[in-house]
Amino acid sequence: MTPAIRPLLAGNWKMNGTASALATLEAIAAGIAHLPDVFDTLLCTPATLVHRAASAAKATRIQIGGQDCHTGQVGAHTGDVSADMLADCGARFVIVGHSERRADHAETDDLVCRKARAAIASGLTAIVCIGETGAEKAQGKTLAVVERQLLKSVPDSATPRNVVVAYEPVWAIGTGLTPTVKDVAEVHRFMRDQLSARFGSECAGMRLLYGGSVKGANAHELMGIDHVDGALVGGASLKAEDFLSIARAFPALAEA
Ligand SMILES: O=C[C@H](O)COP(=O)(O)O
Repeated sequence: MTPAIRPLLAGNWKMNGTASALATLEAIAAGIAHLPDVFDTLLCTPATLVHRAASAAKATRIQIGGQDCHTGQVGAHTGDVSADMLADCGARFVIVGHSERRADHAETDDLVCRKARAAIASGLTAIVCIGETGAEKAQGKTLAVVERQLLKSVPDSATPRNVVVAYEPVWAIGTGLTPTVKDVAEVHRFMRDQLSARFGSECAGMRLLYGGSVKGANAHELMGIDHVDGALVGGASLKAEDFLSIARAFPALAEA
């Protein structure tokens, strides 16, 4: 982790969860309440749950986020949800550019950047996701992909308050595979350097998350890497005990 940066543990429920999942949120909140208050905790629920989740999380340390937003705030876009709508429901964050949306909906870096700008305009923090595919990694293109996606997906108006960057190698998502510690360290150092070169000291405090098969068994090792300021967790955020086993790695590292 990076000294002086408050870490963020974020769960992404993806397309999972109906009203009964609020019991999971409550169990996570109860577990987090027993840990030192030295890191932030976020659950990005399906849009249909954001309002109820935000109400359920009100008196807890859990913050609520969405998983996507439109580039505009109102208009004739059947089925879409705007950042303003998420904020109105109680969301504080929204994920943009997750690799599943880039793949399923052909989202480009430019579109992701415009979504991030819409999120910022609504007062949300945008979690901008980037990461190489397995084929790109095999071709030695990891840093080139990360450089391009960072440059094109992160808006010029980014600050540590309104943007979080999540490095999620596509091949590590939901597979049980993770990059080596050396590889994660190289990418996160690279991201920090790129952001510093572009934004100067303004962005020194921007949180850089790692995502991709994070679980209790590897959380301490992955979160202990320099410039890894938290995690974006998919599968292991769906069960309270799995998520809390990751959360338990945070206090010692955040306080170190
Ligand atoms: O947004 C979360 C990532 O896609 C990671 O998912 P995962 O923890 O199931 O690998």
